[in-house]
Amino acid sequence: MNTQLINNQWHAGQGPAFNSVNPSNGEVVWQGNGASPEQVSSAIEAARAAQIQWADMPIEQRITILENFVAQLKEHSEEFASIIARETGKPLWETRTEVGAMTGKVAIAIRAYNERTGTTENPMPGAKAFIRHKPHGVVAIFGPYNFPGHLPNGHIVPAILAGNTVVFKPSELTPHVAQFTLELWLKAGLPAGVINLVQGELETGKALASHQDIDGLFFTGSSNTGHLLHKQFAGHPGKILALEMGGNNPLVVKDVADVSAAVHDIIQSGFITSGQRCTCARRLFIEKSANGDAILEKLISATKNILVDDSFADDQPFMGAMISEKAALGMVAAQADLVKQGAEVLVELKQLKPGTGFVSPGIIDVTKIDEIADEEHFGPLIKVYRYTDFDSAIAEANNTSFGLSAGLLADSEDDYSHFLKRIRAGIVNWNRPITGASSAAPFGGIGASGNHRASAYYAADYCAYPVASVESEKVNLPQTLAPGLIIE
Ligand SMILES: NC(=O)c1ccc[n+]([C@@H]2O[C@H](COP(=O)([O-])OP(=O)(O)OC[C@H]3O[C@@H](n4cnc5c(N)ncnc54)[C@H](O)[C@@H]3O)[C@@H](O)[C@H]2O)c1
Ligand SMILES: O=CCC[C@H](NC(=O)CCC(=O)O)C(=O)O
Repeated sequence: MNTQLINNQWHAGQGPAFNSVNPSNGEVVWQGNGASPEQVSSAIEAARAAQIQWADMPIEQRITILENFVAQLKEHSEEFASIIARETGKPLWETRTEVGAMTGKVAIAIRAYNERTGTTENPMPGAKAFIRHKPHGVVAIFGPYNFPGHLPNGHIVPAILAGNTVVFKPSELTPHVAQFTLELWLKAGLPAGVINLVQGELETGKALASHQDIDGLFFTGSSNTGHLLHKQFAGHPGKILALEMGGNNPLVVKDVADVSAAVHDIIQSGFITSGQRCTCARRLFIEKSANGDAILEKLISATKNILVDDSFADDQPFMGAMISEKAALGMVAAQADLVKQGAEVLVELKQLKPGTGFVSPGIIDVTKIDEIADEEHFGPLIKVYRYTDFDSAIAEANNTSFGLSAGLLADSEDDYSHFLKRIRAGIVNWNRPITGASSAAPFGGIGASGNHRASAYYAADYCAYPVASVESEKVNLPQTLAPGLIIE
């Protein structure tokens, strides 16, 4: 099977064989061979050869190709949503929204390109001052499995809009989504070499990330991998590295009259995408009060009622399967480990069917654990902390090396202003779920969640570098020369 796109030609991979599996039923949905290191080099060479011509192309022509891609996404939206659902286990309603987010990205990226990195001209005596932006050159883009279409697209679209060319390495768990994405780009009229696709497992990723001839790397994925890449890029200040990583995100609840609304926002925060969103609430702080008890009680009963089922079920579930049986069993093990440390299970997270990624959502009270590891459990498990004092809850919410998303559910605006001042995260919401971030806003975290290169609306910033120019049509001898200068 031809799996690698180099210079707009599909090639069979010359590296090890791998496949992807539908986590709802174990069916193999894609199989092929990964790219060899030589193929990774060829992809980078193709991107290099295409870059100057692509950057020199008038921006209107680049935009036309991006708009053609949007038209392709719209024309093939149902097919694409089904491919994402089959490969990730996410419900079809949700993968339709993923394709919608990809479609919307282009207009937002064009606006961001103009507003954040366009050209500005300022008059000055006898000259003009310009601020312009130039592409970095060839960039490597790495994507995660949880949004295999939308998140790589969030790097690819602004990167090529700015005039970069790309070598894209998708998650090895979602190669079919990547292949289909590139097929749509080809139908959109993408010139050869502008986006190249290298598929494969760890070795392909390493060959690309460590290649000397890339000018930058845009990564969305786990904090562990991001930290490895950060070390690898140490000593290369000339290369741009944008890291979008995970979180151990807190959601604090305090005095909410509408208990059902609070429960809704907690479920949307903790369990959407089977807990496989970087912004998902992992730690839920609930006051030890009658209101806190009422919220927790309703949360427990609503969680037990959450429908978990196949992506294509007629009665669409809220949650589909996790990405793999391995991921599902990892969550079961994480829960068992917390129990060993003294946690109390309020709703048990269980694997629902052997051989699949189906798990039921879980809630576990960890208040009695003194020293709990600061780690991201990337699945549908909410850890509850009961608190008596708002400031201590905020302090504990901040007691993490991560800093991606955080939220407060509370009726009092004063409580929110206090929370907003004290909490440390790149996304801070009030009385809204902490998932579902907008592409029209900056998206990124602090601490172990990123390296201060916010994505989404601010992706334009890491896709180009600024050039300041002072320009005059002729050289002019100033009327007054600097002291000590004599030019006759
Ligand atoms: N902040 C964000 O925007 C964001 C968005 C989505 C997911 N995430 C995070 O991503 C994680 C889930 O995604 P994942 O498991 O696919 O991430 P991952 O880090 O395992 O993989 C991401 C990509 O990096 C590649 N890779 C892995 N190890 C590598 C190495 N040593 N060298 C080079 N490449 C390597 C993978 O093949 C894949 O393409 C979660 O931690 C989640 O929080 C973050
Ligand atoms: O899993 C991580 C991303 C989750 C998602 N965030 C976005 O889609 C950010 C917007 C963008 O990148 O365009 C979420 O918050 O649910």
